[in-house]
Amino acid sequence: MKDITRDGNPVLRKQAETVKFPLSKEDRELGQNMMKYLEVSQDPEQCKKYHLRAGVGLAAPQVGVSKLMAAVLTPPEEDGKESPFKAIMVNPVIVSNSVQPAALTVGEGCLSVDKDIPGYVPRSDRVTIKYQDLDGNEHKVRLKHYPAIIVQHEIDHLHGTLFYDHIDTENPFSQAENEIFID
Ligand SMILES: CC(C)(C)[C@H](NC(=O)Nc1cc(F)cc(F)c1)C(=O)N(CC(=O)NO)CC1CCCC1
Ligand SMILES: [Zn+2]
Repeated sequence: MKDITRDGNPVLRKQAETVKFPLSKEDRELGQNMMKYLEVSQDPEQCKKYHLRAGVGLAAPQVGVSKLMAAVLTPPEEDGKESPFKAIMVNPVIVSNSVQPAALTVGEGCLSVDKDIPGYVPRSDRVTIKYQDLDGNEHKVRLKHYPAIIVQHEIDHLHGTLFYDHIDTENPFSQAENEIFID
């Protein structure tokens, strides 16, 4: 399994580069390997075997590659409300986002950040994203709640932002006006 770059590695604080089409063989494999990592990490057997934390998203800088590519795999046992979202996103862009803020009740963690950092990470409850798939086809997707949180977390990585950058250090559990909390 790939080793994940940890906080402190400068690649996590860089602005990633646009990916050119047609994809090189290595870029295609990069995307496929990132999705594979998530699939393996969510498989109870394999995640035990490889001592992996079940990953729901991974951005290329986290495997040491400063390119605009990320993989998202929402876990199957969602509470059924949000449709599961599985995508390898190339050059993803948030084209619009709701004013309505949302945060995970339990806060966020990160595959690249080993320590727990408590606090609400205020994000948009709904986002519309555009991205290309590995074949270069354009996709435009509207996401809400948990899948929207994951995608915002991953796109942040592509711009050198980590989840704790958003936590209000003065009052980590401050709540924005009409913020919703996602379990
Ligand atoms: C940091 C880690 C805890 C491994 C987190 N996993 C996670 O939330 N798994 C999970 C959650 C469920 F609700 C049900 C389930 F089956 C598994 C994660 O992959 N990420 C991705 C990451 O670090 N990307 O760079 C952190 C998440 C915090 C909010 C969005 C992504
Ligand atoms: Zn992360």
